[in-house]
Amino acid sequence: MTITIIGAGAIGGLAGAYMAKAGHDVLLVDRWQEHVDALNARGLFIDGVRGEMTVPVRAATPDQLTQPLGMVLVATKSQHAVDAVRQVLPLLRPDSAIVSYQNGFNEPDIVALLDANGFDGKAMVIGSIPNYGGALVDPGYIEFVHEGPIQLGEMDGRRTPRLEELGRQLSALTEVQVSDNIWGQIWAKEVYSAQVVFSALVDARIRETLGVERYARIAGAIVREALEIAEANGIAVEAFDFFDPANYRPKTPADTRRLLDNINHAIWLLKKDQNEQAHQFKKKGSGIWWDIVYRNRPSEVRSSNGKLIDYGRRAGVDVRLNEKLCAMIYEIEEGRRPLGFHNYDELEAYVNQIGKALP
Ligand SMILES: NC(=O)C1=CN([C@@H]2O[C@H](COP(=O)(O)OP(=O)(O)OC[C@H]3O[C@@H](n4cnc5c(N)ncnc54)[C@H](OP(=O)(O)O)[C@@H]3O)[C@@H](O)[C@H]2O)C=CC1
Ligand SMILES: CC(C)(CO)C(=O)C(=O)O
Repeated sequence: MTITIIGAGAIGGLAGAYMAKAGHDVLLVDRWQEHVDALNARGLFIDGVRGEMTVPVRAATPDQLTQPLGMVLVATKSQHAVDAVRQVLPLLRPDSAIVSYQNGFNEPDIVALLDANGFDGKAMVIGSIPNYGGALVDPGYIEFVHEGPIQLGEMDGRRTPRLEELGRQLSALTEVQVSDNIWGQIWAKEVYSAQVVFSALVDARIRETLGVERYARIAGAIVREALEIAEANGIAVEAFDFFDPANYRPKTPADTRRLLDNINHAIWLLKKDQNEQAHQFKKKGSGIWWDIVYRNRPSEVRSSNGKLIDYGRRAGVDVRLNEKLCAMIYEIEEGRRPLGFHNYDELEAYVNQIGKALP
């Protein structure tokens, strides 16, 4: 089975390199010409949590694809996922599989695109959430930032041969957890990620933002609201290693303590494999921080937390905290607001003003 990965960045690049190294047939596709050229000329150089290595890979730009595609992993940022599938529509067959290999709520949009083009979208789309982390630093160079599993599942929860085979190949990179409720996993990552968005209001390490109790309390209130949005949409939000939704409905100060411990545990998980003596990590914050601060471009917040807010509005939920958070991120992206701890002061005042502080 040839696996085509569209988006050879941190997530797609690491998956492709480890699968190729294990002898699987992988083609990395990216629209960044210099990156594709570097991959073909020198292979993918990876440093970070597992040390340094260079893996020979095959890479192409989208316009170079000519063969019909079987298993396709879409590992672009969320806002580019549907267009990434659209560009390969002429190469798809009824038995092709499209894996939405990213954060965000893209599966229904990809299904709709496929349906509109004469395919059976529901039969073709596989859901997933990658929970390892990295950063595309330069052409041909990815930093592996933290370990974590991959969640994978058919949208209808069935165990299928194609899922087993994909899981087997991806396990060359990391643990693969096959889920019978992948939509609940996808929601869980988005609910959890409200605090990741929060951490990007400041140009600082995660431990200086979510690691500070005063700030973690604001983040916790934002995640609690995100969880209310999920529940109002009838979603059974799953736990995963960074996150247990059971901790995000605090009624007492003791409940809040458990919630803050969950946030600290997530930070510990994100850091536990890092050896700062062995490697100076370039990616100090989240992927959202990386796009805003390092790559100086809009993050995927509009397409991730922004969509969560839309789900909330449609269900009649109070989404004021997430709205305020996103508005602040959009102002930062548009150059109308500086990054900094003053953003936390403003958000904390707003949390108190609208009566959403944690007990
Ligand atoms: N990085 C991380 O640590 C984690 C990321 N994720 C999720 O994984 C997803 C991918 O993130 P990440 O790997 O960081 O993203 P990157 O920005 O590192 O890589 C995405 C790559 O896809 C390219 N691309 C975009 N559109 C197309 C297209 N139509 N055809 C071909 N290539 C395209 C991008 O090019 P261009 O730059 O031109 O847009 C870019 O090179 C996101 O949803 C993210 O939230 C999940 C867990 C952790
Ligand atoms: C959850 C986290 C921080 C894990 O890498 C992430 O998804 C990101 O870096 O964007």
